[in-house]
Amino acid sequence: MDAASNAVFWQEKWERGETGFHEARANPFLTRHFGALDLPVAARIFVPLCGMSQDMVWLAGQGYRVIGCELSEIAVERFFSDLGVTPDVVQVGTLRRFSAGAISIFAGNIFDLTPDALGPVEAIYDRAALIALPEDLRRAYVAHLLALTGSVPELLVTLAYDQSCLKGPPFSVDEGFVREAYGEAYEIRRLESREVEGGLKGRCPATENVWQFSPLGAGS
Ligand SMILES: C[S@@+](CC[C@H](N)C(=O)[O-])C[C@H]1O[C@@H](n2cnc3c(N)ncnc32)[C@H](O)[C@@H]1O
Repeated sequence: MDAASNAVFWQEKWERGETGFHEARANPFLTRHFGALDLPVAARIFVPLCGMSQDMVWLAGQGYRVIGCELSEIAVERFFSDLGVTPDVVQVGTLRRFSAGAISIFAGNIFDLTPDALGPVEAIYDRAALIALPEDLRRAYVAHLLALTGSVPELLVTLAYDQSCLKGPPFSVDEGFVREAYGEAYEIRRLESREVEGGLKGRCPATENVWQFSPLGAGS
């Protein structure tokens, strides 16, 4: 799937309200493990492909500043209206930035986001972003992410299963991919591994993995 078809696929998902990936509460892997990144107070956290995730609310509640990027304006508008706030909206290149309090979200394609528009960030949180993309786009995403942020600490949640069992998304991302794609920039540590109860979509045995990335050379 190319970048344009991927964008259409996700826009249509939001238009049809097919958002089974959305969680009503902050993700337990996030709340359990984000502290491992040991970030300064008020650090700026980038949340790529953020949907309308409650994880951003949790991060802001911890005192961080949050910058998301999400293709669908339906998701971004719903996120802020569910919070009961009216965001300021400014055009930034081809994207629109919605901001209220400690949370800003760029509505648009992440591949159109530039380092200048994003500004410096101290960390990345990726849940259901890397695994939302098919393999060719996934590689482009990793390269773009590194170009956007430099190698800053990251917490990544992945899912591994037999890809022949389901077409995806979510796509299976195994340890080999994680190490190959990120290993030149980061020291990689698995923090947790857990079977998906009842299998993925009730059908395929699957394991969720939580990874901590530390920039190579930092603190050593
Ligand atoms: C599986 S959802 C996960 C959303 C969120 N991370 C969560 O945990 O609920 C993947 C999201 O990525 C968005 N997305 C897909 N491709 C994108 C792109 N190229 N740029 C920005 N967002 C994109 C989709 O619209 C969708 O909301």
